[in-house]
Amino acid sequence: MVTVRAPATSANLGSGFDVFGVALDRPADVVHVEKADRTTIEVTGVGRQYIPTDPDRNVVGAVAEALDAPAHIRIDKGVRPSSGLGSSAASSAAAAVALNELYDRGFSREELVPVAAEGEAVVSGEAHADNVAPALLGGFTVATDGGVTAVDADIPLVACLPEIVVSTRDARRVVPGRASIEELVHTVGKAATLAVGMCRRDPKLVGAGMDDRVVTPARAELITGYHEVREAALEAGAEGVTVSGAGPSILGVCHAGDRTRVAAAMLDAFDEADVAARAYKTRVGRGAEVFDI
Ligand SMILES: Nc1ncnc2c1ncn2[C@@H]1O[C@H](COP(=O)(O)OP(=O)(O)OP(=O)(O)O)[C@@H](O)[C@H]1O
Ligand SMILES: N[C@@H](CCO)C(=O)O
Repeated sequence: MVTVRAPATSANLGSGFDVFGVALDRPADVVHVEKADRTTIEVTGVGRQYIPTDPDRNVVGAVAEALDAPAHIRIDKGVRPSSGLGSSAASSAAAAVALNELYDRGFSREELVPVAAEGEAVVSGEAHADNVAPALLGGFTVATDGGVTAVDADIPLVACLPEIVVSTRDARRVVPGRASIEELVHTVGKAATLAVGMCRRDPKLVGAGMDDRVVTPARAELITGYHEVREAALEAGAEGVTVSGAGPSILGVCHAGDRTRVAAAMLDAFDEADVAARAYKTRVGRGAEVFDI
């Protein structure tokens, strides 16, 4: 048996739609795999009632198929599905690493990115890699058609998860089909600022770059209380706030000493909007880890 822990992730970071991602040091999924003649799946943990065990509909089934590695796969969910915290990607990445190890396939972490992205295609119709890349490699990642670049970054974060469900498939439907040249110039400037901030481990620069005028405003409408929660977090000391992935989680970047205050302000603002929520005080963390063979 092989056991792998893969972290939650936050994609987009405002200006890097479908490109940027970060690994969070918590929460995480844990996946256990054992060789079998055909793939079977068992799910425990957070939101298990919403996750199919049919290998054709669970992301790990697509990963097992892509690696030609049939197994009994047990997923212990720590990342709630449809959270905007890369729930499906955590399972895909953990399964890819575990099955690669179990069957001794010899793929590198970079080579496993497109394999794990096959799982994402099962849930959203597109094999986008911006969650699976940080779940596999850790740190801050830039996923493009040409491959993935990963940078170690130590940035304090708060991820606030409301009890609202937004599926990636639905959130992709509201993304505008076009952007103006002004919006493009604005986004490039913000994305470059954010990337430099990650390399310098500077929360202020990362926060300044965590902004876009095209995708985030459309998606904010799907999250009750978004604007109030964002304002509250900024007032409490966050350097930047945006929708995490496809939502409904909201991600704040801040200085380490401000995380408790920022988390409390976000929870209070959701409460004012009559939305129950929980906050993870976290930071940019490591990628998937094999911890039992
Ligand atoms: N192993 C799995 N873990 C989580 N969700 C899964 C899994 N397999 C299939 N799913 C399905 O995927 C959907 C959740 O994926 P979705 O991409 O919508 O959310 P997310 O991964 O939390 O979001 P995001 O990618 O925005 O961070 C649910 O419909 C769920 O049933
Ligand atoms: N980049 C993707 C991440 C969610 O899986 C999106 O925002 O739709």
